[in-house]
Amino acid sequence: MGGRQVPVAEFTPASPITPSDAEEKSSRPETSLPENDETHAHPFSSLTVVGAGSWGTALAATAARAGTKTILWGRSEEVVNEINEAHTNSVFLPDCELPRTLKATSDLQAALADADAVMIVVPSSAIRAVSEQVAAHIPEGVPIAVCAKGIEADTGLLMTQVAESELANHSVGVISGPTFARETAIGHPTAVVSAFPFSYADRLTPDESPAVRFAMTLSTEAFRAYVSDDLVGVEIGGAVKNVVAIACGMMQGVGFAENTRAALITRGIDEMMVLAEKLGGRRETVAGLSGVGDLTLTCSSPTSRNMSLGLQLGQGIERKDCFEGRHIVVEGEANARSITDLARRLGVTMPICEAVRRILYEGADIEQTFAALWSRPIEAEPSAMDLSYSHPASQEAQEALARAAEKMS
Ligand SMILES: NC(=O)c1ccc[n+]([C@@H]2O[C@H](COP(=O)([O-])OP(=O)(O)OC[C@H]3O[C@@H](n4cnc5c(N)ncnc54)[C@H](O)[C@@H]3O)[C@@H](O)[C@H]2O)c1
Ligand SMILES: O=P(O)(O)OC[C@H](O)CO
Repeated sequence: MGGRQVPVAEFTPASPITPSDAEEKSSRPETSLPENDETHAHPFSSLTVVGAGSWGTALAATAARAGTKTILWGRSEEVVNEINEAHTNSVFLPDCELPRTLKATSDLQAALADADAVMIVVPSSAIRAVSEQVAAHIPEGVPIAVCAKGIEADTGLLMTQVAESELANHSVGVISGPTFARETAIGHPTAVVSAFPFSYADRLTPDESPAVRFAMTLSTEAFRAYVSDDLVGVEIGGAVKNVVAIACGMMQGVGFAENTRAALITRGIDEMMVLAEKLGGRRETVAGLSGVGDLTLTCSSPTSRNMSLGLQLGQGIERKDCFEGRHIVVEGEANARSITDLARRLGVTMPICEAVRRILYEGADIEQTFAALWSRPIEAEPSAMDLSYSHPASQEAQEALARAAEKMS
């Protein structure tokens, strides 16, 4: 995989693995650098993952496998005991064996006491409340990676902005990408992007950059993190892809297939790019793992809870009966509203997200809504382009008209 080069993989673990950890020994890539070389970045020596659901557990397992001392905090005593005693989390990650070095606790204060870095991995609707709880116990200056995908209802804030507002004086970033928790937990090769506010100019001395240090902390032969400073681009991709995945599921549910999905994915990318750019993010970030990558994953498989919800609704299953009545986190559901609220406020047009919102919240018919989506006025692609002056044919026509007008005068 290509891209900007920062010395992420050029690393030898700073803290040696103890003999008792031998079975869990680090699978981080080998390096040619000497140990503890002060001129190069180091992974965090201890990591606390807040949230023992499917993604929090998968990330904690990854860090533990990478040789990082990792503590997983969960609010359920039952889940915590099972992780410590049976090394499984059957509620959120059935049939996955977790590293024996991974320790769990339901005591947030104890979990955070020695944290060198923290990852918050709860649903987007809980990020503010959980950040507030973390703020009461976290040691000063410890960097925080938020791993939820969404936009806050009412405020329209990104998840890192929500966390930052509760956790002043901490560097807050995001880790996101195309990552089904189960595949990550069982060690399928997976790639993400770790974004914190830093300049690429720092890449020669990245010791200070949490983006690089988190990437190192999680790095194994099966888990690779790229780094970025574009939090907006990364977060908008992660939030919007869930809504587009619901749309893809709905269309498949009512009986359409691959053409329709490809069109929704591609136009979904356009919606992400326009919104990200409006908020100061970069289009090329959206073209990366957290945007196009995650959108492709989520829209292609019923493993996705978002796609699966759309699929069931498209098949005519009542919302209350989807997932056999179980409560499953489907981020795109609440976010269809928060994203379109934000887009409307910013004057950004997001037709697919608007269509999903109408179906979910206004009782609109799926087939009629998508037929209306397809019948919208002709537009340029990409949508940021203004047909009237940038289309070469219309430009030629305008020039010819101008010449004719000149001759007549
Ligand atoms: N599961 C995945 O494959 C995956 C992958 C990447 C990103 N994510 C993102 O990670 C975030 C979390 O999703 P998940 O899949 O882990 O969900 P999940 O339902 O599997 O787990 C959610 C966890 O958060 C806890 N939680 C919920 N509300 C809480 C609160 N108020 N206080 C404390 N704990 C609370 C739950 O107890 C549970 O442990 C979402 O934003 C999701 O989009 C998920
Ligand atoms: O199951 P979903 O739809 O919440 O998707 C999980 C992850 O976000 C995929 O990257």
